[in-house]
Amino acid sequence: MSEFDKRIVVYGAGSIGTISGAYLTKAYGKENVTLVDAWQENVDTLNQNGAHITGTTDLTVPVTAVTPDKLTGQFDIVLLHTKQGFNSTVIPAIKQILKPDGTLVSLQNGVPERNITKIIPPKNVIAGTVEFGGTGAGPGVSELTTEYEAFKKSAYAIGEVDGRITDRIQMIQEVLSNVGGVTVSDNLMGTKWVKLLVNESFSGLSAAADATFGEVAADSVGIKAALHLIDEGLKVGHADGVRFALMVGVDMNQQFALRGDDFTDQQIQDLRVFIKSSSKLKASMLQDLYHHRKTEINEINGLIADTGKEHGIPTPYNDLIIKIVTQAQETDTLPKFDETMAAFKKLLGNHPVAS
Ligand SMILES: CC(C)(CO)C(=O)C(=O)O
Repeated sequence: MSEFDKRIVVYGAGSIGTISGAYLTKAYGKENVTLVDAWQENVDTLNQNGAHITGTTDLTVPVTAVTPDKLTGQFDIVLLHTKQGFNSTVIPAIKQILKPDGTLVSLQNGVPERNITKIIPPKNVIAGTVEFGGTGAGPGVSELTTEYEAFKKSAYAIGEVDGRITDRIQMIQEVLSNVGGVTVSDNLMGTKWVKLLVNESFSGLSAAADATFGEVAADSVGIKAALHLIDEGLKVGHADGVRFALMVGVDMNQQFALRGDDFTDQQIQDLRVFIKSSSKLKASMLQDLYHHRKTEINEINGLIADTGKEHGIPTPYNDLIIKIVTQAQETDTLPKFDETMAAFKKLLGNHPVAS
């Protein structure tokens, strides 16, 4: 353990960062790994009680945590786990603490890499996706909501921005393997976009209906709406030149694109199987609504709707998610499952085909 000579920062110790930070600290020691979070009570509790992971596992690891203003020194690896909405302050702050040959691993939802590399040189940036879920359970505690076996098999997908398989990407793969399974992608944009499909469908519906992914999938309207959302994302992505990567071995286009007038029963069944290991997940956008925080609706469903507009592709299902979540955010209320499903049922009736 002590031979490890890299200093790691986990920037953002929310529901996901706490899990990453706990496992990395367990592997490399608290002298090599620092968790950074703006919430003072969270930082204090992490330092006093350690990072406590509940849910599909049970683990407590003593960790080092600081607020961003207390982070000093230079680091080799920074895992970016904060929300895109904070990038205008977070990315310049990371630039100050990243070694000249250090690596920022951007793990945010959406596709923020173009803007990040305007501030941090592209040679210092790799990117990826988080494929597990966590729900914040108070300061210092995060509930792992993905089934443990699925998490150990597939926790992150990472890649160089230009898709090369380098020594560096293999080194980061080895580091992150201490948390869970890591896929190396030679098609990073395809990887970010395939995660976006999950976010704009299940995370969008989870936030818009105050529900877990499993509750959305079990509902006959919810699962159909999810298929339409995925189909819109596929159409928009294809028009934008995206080559979608596989997600946990699944070709989303082959399995879930709309062919003909309506989705088949097989597609409904396949989507339920695909999302099963994530049944307990609550979207981070929903957790944002619980905690009166701004959601990533513009960076997730908004990205699909805006890119759709650029290419003249209608996105009525994404538009409805945006409407419901934005309204909840603006009025500081929680959407109601039945009302959301009724609104989607109407849309399914009016526009059974996403066109
Ligand atoms: C799908 C999930 C839960 C995975 O971390 C996510 O990215 C989100 O809702 O923000």
